[in-house]
Amino acid sequence: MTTITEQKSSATSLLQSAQATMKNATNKLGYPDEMFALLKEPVRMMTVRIPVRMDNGRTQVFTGFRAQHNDAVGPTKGGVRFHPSVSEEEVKSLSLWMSLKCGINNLPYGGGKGGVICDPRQMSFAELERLSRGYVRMISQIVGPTKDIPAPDVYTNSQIMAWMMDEYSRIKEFDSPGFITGKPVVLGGSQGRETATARGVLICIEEAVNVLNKKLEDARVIIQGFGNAGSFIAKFLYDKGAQVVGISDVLGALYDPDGLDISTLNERRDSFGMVTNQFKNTITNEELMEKECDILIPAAIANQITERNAGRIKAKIVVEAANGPTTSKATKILTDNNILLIPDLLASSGGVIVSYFEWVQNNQGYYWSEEEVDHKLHTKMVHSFHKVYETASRYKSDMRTAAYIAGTRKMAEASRFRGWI
Ligand SMILES: NC(=O)C1=CN([C@@H]2O[C@H](COP(=O)(O)OP(=O)(O)OC[C@H]3O[C@@H](n4cnc5c(N)ncnc54)[C@H](O)[C@@H]3O)[C@@H](O)[C@H]2O)C=CC1
Ligand SMILES: O=C(O)CCC(=O)C(=O)O
Repeated sequence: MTTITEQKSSATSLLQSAQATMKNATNKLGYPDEMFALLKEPVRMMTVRIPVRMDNGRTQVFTGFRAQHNDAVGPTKGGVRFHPSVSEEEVKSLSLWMSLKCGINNLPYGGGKGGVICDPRQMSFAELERLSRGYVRMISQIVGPTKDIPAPDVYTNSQIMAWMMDEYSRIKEFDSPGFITGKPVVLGGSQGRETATARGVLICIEEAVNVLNKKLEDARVIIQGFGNAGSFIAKFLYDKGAQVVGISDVLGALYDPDGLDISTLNERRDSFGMVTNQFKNTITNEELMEKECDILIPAAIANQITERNAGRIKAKIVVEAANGPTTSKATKILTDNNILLIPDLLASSGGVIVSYFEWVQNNQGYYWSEEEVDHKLHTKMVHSFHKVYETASRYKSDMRTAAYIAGTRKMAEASRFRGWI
């Protein structure tokens, strides 16, 4: 169990290492120091205090954040996280990464991100609804369909998006489906958004396996995290014939070198991505990361591959479905060990791509089939994979720096044309 001080210092180091990589990218692109000064922090950061009437009649005051990293390209976009370890520094880093994800995928957005310090697993449905609505009331001045568009992230889901959309629509007194994405389909959500992050990860894996001349059907895979991202990644890989030998959640991990039965695990997981509590023969998350496999997919939280365990990772490909799971020192160790690292900015961008499609459909009031959405996602992700892969070879950099280079260019140019730099 990590302490609050440890969580704060790891969030600070997350931001510092994001800034160091951003500095490297702006230098390689030949931008002046002023560009880095603009891009190293969000242009806007709001901290809110949210009073929530709890079921016992008492009021609990929660702290939340919304960061808007850069709005030169267009409105900002990014998820809202409900988690005990949320911090201002973490939200700042996540918003910077959202700008880069939007840049890599050529979406007409800058990056935003939000979070509330809370533990939704300890809250009732009614308390969660009041917290979701309270958060929207507090940030309503700075968000909106043409300003900043939230979406789901860790421990938030389509029901929470529905409450948030309803609250925003009541405040503004008009129906505003384009205020938020990741909504239920009946409220203007997009077909394919629920599975989009996992589909994006799958597409990256298929491209990576191709460039390495390997076969997906022969691959043994370990996935850390069994929530929205992890559970669908497991399903898609299992359906493609890969052997999923390990999965985990916050409490522990399951490992079987002969392969796990993913359909059964998916039937038994709860809405918080918890399943290992139903088994006796569990191992720890730390042990799981070092087990034999070909592809390792961190799909939970940040700072899971560090200088402490990177040298013992057995996988040949590491695919970051989570945001920030690998530290900079660990990135260097993996790259030096000839492990292909597909960075979060690329691998986890399927979610925001389909969120963009959802917003487009809301704006035009005309909705696409799941096949159309998946096809459009596939086209974009394949293009982005090769963009980052080729940038790495052109700049002789690791894949993470390449993703920063590919993601920075559009917002830097937009900031320049606006006369900010
Ligand atoms: N949902 C989405 O559309 C997107 C999610 N992501 C990233 O993917 C990651 C997972 O997100 P979701 O699947 O949406 O979240 P989720 O809330 O659906 O699932 C989270 C999973 O991580 C596990 N977990 C939580 N704390 C953990 C810890 N300390 N150690 C190990 N496991 C832990 C939970 O038990 C659960 O299985 C996050 O880093 C998120 O930012 C990135 C892009 C889009
Ligand atoms: O779907 C979105 O708009 C944002 C998803 C997100 O928060 C992320 O990619 O980290």
